[in-house]
This record gives sequence, structure tokens and C-alpha cells, in this order.
Amino acid sequence: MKRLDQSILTNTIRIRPDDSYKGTYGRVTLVGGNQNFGGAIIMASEATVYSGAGLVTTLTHPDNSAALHARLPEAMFADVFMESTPFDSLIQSADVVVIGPGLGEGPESVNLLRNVFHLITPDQTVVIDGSAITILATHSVALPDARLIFTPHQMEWQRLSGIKITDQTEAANQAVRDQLNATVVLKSHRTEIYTANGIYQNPLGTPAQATGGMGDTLAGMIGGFTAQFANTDNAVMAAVYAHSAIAELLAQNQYVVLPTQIIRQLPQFMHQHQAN
Ligand SMILES: NC(=O)C1=CN([C@@H]2O[C@H](COP(=O)(O)OP(=O)(O)OC[C@H]3O[C@@H](n4cnc5c(N)ncnc54)[C@H](O)[C@@H]3O)[C@@H](O)[C@H]2O)[C@@H](O)CC1
Ligand SMILES: Nc1ncnc2c1ncn2[C@@H]1O[C@H](COP(=O)(O)OP(=O)(O)O)[C@@H](O)[C@H]1O
Ligand SMILES: [Mg+2]
Repeated sequence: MKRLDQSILTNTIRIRPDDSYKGTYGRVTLVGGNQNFGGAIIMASEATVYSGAGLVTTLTHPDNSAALHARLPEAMFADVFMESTPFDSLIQSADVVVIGPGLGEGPESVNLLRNVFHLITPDQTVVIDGSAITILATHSVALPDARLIFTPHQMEWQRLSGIKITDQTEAANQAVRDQLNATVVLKSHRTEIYTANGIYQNPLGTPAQATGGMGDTLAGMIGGFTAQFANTDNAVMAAVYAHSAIAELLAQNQYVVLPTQIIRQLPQFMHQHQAN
């Protein structure tokens, strides 16, 4: 297993060309947030916007519309229960779809996941987090043919892979990754990233991060980074590294680091670690 280091940031985060516009930096659609977990999809959406994605649309329960608009006017809102025509185009026009933060596991959430996966095409990247992983572990839902990135914590990975947390060894995890043909970000206090080309460990992270919404935020960052940076594996690893690096910086003076505080630091942190 290789250890990530700071070079993943400058190898990934590019100085923006002058003659660029929002279309240059990718279109991300996020799907999630039921009536109880609106905060999860709002944090994920904020993380995507603050990572620099060009155009962000959030497909969520209509109860979350006012809060999303108030907190994040940069994002567009769409009602998950809308008619199929605009729904289909919001999914299909995205470069990256992030699905799962706060999605919930009820029948409506399962149907929504199935509908979204059905629309995905091979040139798209799909970040599969939270409830979406638990649904996949418990229901028969066909995975789309696309670039897939799973972001389970250890219990979600146990549910999806069938590997108990105590048995989640490098070899066992990589074997399931191979079957899924996906990138797997296995989150713990020392997150591991399983790719087609190698296994990496994030050396950073702090218990100050152990608070709800921290993973929702990472999922949004992975959406934002993969939308902008050409090498998808590097984009995933840079997002994981940056998420923990910012948390460690804040934890020098804070007992707990809130997900929204990490999000607020992103533009400045990325500015400090950009390169040609
Ligand atoms: N403000 C919000 O709206 C929030 C919504 N959330 C959403 O709530 C849904 C359920 O996710 P949860 O993860 O809370 O619940 P889960 O039931 O999926 O996972 C939590 C369980 O996993 C166990 N576990 C074992 N190892 C773990 C590890 N390394 N990290 C985390 N848990 C570990 C915990 O003890 C607990 O029993 C997701 O859709 C998530 O996005 C959460 O992110 C919390 C905040
Ligand atoms: N003790 C810790 N040390 C380092 N990172 C941690 C620690 N606890 C949690 N994290 C990080 O916080 C995030 C938690 O993700 P997750 O459990 O999905 O949160 P949520 O679903 O509540 O948003 C992961 O990125 C994980 O690596
Ligand atoms: Mg989570």
C-alpha cells in the first residue's frame, strides 16, 4: 500500500487557464437528501461548489429547497419528484453524478437510485455514497456501466462487500473492488483508496473529524475534483488528502472540526496547492 503525500495536490489541482468559463470546470448533479437528511445533500453540494465545479444542480426532496437556496445560491435546485423529461436531462447532461448523501433507504429512495442508474451513460462518473451504498447492499439494483467511485465507511463496506470490518484486509478489499470494477474509498480514521492501478493510504486525518456530515462533504469534494481534473484516480486521492489536510490545520486550534468549516477553507487551500 502506498502512502499519499502532499505531491498529490500539486499533481492534480491545476492553475486555471485565462480563457476558461464555467463549462470548462464540469457539470455535477447531486442526488440525495430526504425530509430528514437535507443537511447531508446541502453539505455535499456546498463541497462541490466550493471545490470549483462549474455548474452544480441538486436533486432533492422539495422540503430542502428553501434551505439549499438560502445557504448555497450558486447551486440550482430540482425536485426529485419532477416529471421525467427534465429529470432525465439533469442526470444525462452531468459529467459527474453524486448520489447517496442523506438519500434514505425507503421505497422512494430505492426507486430513485434505480431510475438514476438506468439513465447513466458510460462517459459519466458516478460517486456512490451513504444510503446509496446501503441500498445496493440490500436490494437488487443493477450498477450502471460508467466510471464508478464508491465512498463507504467501514460498516457500509461490510454491508456491500460482505467482508466484516475485522476482516477488511488489503487483499480481500481489492478482490471485491475488482468485481465492482470501481474505485473504492474505504473511509476510516486512516482512509484507504482502492483503484485499478494500486492501493493508497491517506496518512492524514484527525478524530476532530468524527462528526456527522464529514463523509457527505468528502463525497461532494470528490464530485467537484473529478469534474475538473482529468485523471480521475488522482482527483479522488487529492480530494481525500485535502479533506483531511484542512481538518488537521483547523484541529490545531479546535476540539472538533465541522464539515462546513472544511468547505469554507477549500478555495483558499486549493489556491495554495495549485500548479501547472
Ligand atoms: N445532517 C445530515 O443530514 C446527516 C445525514 N447523514 C446521512 O445518514 C445516512 C446514514 O448514514 P450513517 O453513516 O449515519 O448510518 P449507517 O447506519 O449507514 O452507519 C453507521 C453505523 O456504522 C457503524 N460504523 C462502523 N464503523 C464505522 C466507521 N468507520 N464510520 C462510520 N460508521 C461506522 C456505526 O457504529 C453505526 O452503527 C446517510 O445517507 C448519510 O449521508 C449522516 O451523514 C449524518 C449527517
Ligand atoms: N478519527 C478519525 N480520524 C480521521 N478521519 C476520521 C475520523 N473519524 C471520521 N473521519 C473521517 O470522516 C468521514 C466520515 O464519513 P461518514 O462516516 O460517511 O460521515 P457522514 O455520513 O456522517 O457524513 C470520513 O472521511 C472519515 O475518514
Ligand atoms: Mg456517510
